[in-house]
Amino acid sequence: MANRTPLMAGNWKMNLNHLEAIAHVQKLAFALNDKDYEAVEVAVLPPFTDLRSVQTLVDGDKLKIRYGAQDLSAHVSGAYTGEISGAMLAKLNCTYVAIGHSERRQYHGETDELCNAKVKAAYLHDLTPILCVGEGLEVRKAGDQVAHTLAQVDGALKDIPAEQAARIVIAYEPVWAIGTGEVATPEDAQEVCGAIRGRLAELYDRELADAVRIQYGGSVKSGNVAAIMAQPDVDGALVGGAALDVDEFVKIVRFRDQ
Ligand SMILES: O=C(CO)COP(=O)(O)O
Repeated sequence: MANRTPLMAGNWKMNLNHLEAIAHVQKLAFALNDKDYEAVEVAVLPPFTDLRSVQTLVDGDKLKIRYGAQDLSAHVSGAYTGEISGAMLAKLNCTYVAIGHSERRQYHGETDELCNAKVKAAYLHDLTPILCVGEGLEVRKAGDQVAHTLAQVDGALKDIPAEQAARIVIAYEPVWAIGTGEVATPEDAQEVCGAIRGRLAELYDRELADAVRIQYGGSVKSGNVAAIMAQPDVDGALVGGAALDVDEFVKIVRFRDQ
């Protein structure tokens, strides 16, 4: 099995202004040490308006924390009021960009087709997509979680060449577990994350599938992270609420100690 460095990423959603972001990242950087960074990659996904401040802090203090955005435009530039381009994010030295988060799909009608266009826009500027997929409660109750999630993967990766897909991060986030306190069981997480890796092997090849990191997201906390990370196909967590508390997020980064 490939040696995949776990990625612990905090999706702040619409929380923390740029001043709060500075305080948060400073506190996080102070708490983390070289041993943490050797074992785990740590990233934050703040709101757009925080990114310049986070960049200045990370560059100025040479921090090992990576950062990225929660979304990007599918378009390159032009008359798209309110949108943020991949070029703008790349200029801010973002490493990551989340694409197709369930809240974007749910509240902004984002389709697999749009996610596919956004994945292409991200690669155009060397950003690493964190592609978010996962089923809602009805689909889960019907037992169709694997088929539903794999269809999202297929749609988002349409026409994406292997050299680009090899760098993607996929976050399996069952919608019923997001912000509900109801975490998927480790077996639930493994079932779908394993199926995603299998689909990557079908779409590309086994070597690529073994190299891609697949995260779990949905009510991850210090108390449940270790069991989820113990699953063979789970390579990190995309953390919402618990990432807003620095102490809690540090414990998640140190999942091996929990
Ligand atoms: O949506 C999520 C991360 O992208 C998960 O959110 P919670 O950790 O708050 O459930």
